[in-house]
Amino acid sequence: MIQSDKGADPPDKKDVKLSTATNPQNGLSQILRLVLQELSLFYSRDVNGVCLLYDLLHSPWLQALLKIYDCLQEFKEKKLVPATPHAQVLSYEVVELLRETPTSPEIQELRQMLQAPHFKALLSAHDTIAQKDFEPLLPPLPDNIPESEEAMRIVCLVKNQQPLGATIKRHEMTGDILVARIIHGGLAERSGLLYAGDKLVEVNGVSVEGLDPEQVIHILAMSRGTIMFKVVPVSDPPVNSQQMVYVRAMTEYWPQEDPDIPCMDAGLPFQKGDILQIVDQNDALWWQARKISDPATCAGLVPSNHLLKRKQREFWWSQPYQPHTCLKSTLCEYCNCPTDKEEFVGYGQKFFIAGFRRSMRLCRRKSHLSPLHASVCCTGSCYGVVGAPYEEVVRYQRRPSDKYRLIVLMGPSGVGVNELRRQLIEFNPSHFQSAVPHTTRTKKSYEMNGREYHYVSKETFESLIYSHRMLEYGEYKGHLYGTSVDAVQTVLVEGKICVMDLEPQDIQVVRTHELKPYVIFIKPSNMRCMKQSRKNAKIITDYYVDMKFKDEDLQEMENLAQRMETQFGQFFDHVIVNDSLHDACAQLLSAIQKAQEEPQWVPATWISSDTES
Ligand SMILES: Nc1ncnc2c1ncn2[C@@H]1O[C@H](COP(=O)(O)OP(=O)(O)OP(=O)(O)O)[C@@H](O)[C@H]1O
Repeated sequence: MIQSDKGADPPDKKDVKLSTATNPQNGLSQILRLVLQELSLFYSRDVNGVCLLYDLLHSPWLQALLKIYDCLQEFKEKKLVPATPHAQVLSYEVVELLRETPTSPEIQELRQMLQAPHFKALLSAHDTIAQKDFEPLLPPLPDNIPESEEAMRIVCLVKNQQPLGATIKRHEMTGDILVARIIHGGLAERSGLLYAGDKLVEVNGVSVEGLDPEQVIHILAMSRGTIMFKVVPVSDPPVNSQQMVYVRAMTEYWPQEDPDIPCMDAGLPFQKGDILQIVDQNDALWWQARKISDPATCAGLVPSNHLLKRKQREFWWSQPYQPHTCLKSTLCEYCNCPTDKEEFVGYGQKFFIAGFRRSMRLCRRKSHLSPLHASVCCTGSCYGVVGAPYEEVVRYQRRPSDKYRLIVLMGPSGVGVNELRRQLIEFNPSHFQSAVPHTTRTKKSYEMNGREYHYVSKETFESLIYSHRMLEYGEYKGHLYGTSVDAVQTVLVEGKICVMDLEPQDIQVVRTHELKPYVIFIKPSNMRCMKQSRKNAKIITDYYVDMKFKDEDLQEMENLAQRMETQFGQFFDHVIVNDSLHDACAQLLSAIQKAQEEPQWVPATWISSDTES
């Protein structure tokens, strides 16, 4: 019965032999072959269970498994021959062959392959593994460790180009040298053998008792190759159970200039706008972070939110003179607008585009001198000084059903913000649009309410300001002008991308989860290029007469751009250098597409507000 259908075939010795033919003298396969031969004798006698056993042992999967096992056993014993010398010989022979048949495409191809860097790298990797020279050679552990030193741990680390990734300090009371912190991603952390709080007893056989941390560092710096630490382990190794947090640096930090940092070499310098991954917040004063632009490197020390804020305040008060509104000096430079002239309607446009009144940009620049604006917007303007030094951010990907993100263009006067915005809207007016501004001035005969402006009373305008529904506004010739949140929303609700220009000091007002703005800074290129590209361009002045760019204008633009970047760079999601108008337009289109369709870092509050609502 057991022999029945499946085991019906009589044992065939040839078959058995074939199955082990690749390695006849080999271990398990050989044994299996012999067992099968024995079993075949009983097979014909119909001994109970033999057929089942025979079929089992004869099954291809078992034989394949045993073959793999045998191959691996063989590999373990075998010393692989380096392939590089063979390849060199082959290469030499190929060159010889080519002398005889220089036109042979196959040989040419073979030579190219042998000389290709990736092929050489592959051979070199093979040889490294074949010779098993990838394992660090650790010295044998000392065998004369006294019984009383049971609580000791011997840690051997092989020093390479990277720092060890640990900092040490002296215990204030006992004078012991302790591991102060283990840096994430560093050698010590990856070894899993050293912990913050471990007491250092010896380094490379030298006792550290009574030494200063600097002297221990010196011993370490002098050591080459393997470093052996003898440590008394900390009783409760700290566990980092914190979640990773990502932040945008709203200020810059240079460890080399910070006398308070516990270990300067372990500091992580960063600039405004850098996205940092905070990997450890265990210490209330010093966090560990790495830049997402450089994820492979080990983490570094950065001041905690609390500490950095304190440092900013101290720095602020240590300055000999600070104007009361932190941006006042800069604002005066932005609003270089001397006399009031008549408001000016843009001309030369193929079709009407709202929000392109020259007065809009001019009046906004002037507006920051007005007491009304100062009282409402001071908090935002002072952000750089007293605001949070880190802003928590998350990755945000706009879903196709979501409204488009507001696109904000920003740049020094004359750089081409309006020109680029105009070109963008003209390129695809059904996709890009400006918001229709509000004004308190009376409507002219040729104008239409809701086309050039929304014409409202002063009271209505002011109530919009006080209820924070105005994104930006200013006064011009006794009338108020501005762009409201609702005007922007109207464009977005229509399924279009709203593009607006903004003065940098208004940036905080638009940064809401409602609009999720993507800020693009338009930057002038260097003087030499600007002189060339702006040869025929005209500055739009406060007067009717537009003037050619003078060298001073270009220089002023460059200086202003630098100041804007220094002061507001943390808010810029993208920077475009407007040298060739054609290239700048192409970059603008591509940046806007990415902003709408690819994941971007945005303030975490924008997203949590989404969840709540
Ligand atoms: N890349 C460029 N190459 C040549 N000319 C340019 C370029 N970009 C802008 N211009 C020209 O420079 C002049 C000023 O540009 P635009 O009005 O857009 O500046 P702006 O940044 O909006 O400043 P403002 O608000 O003070 O006018 C315009 O004549 C414009 O056509």
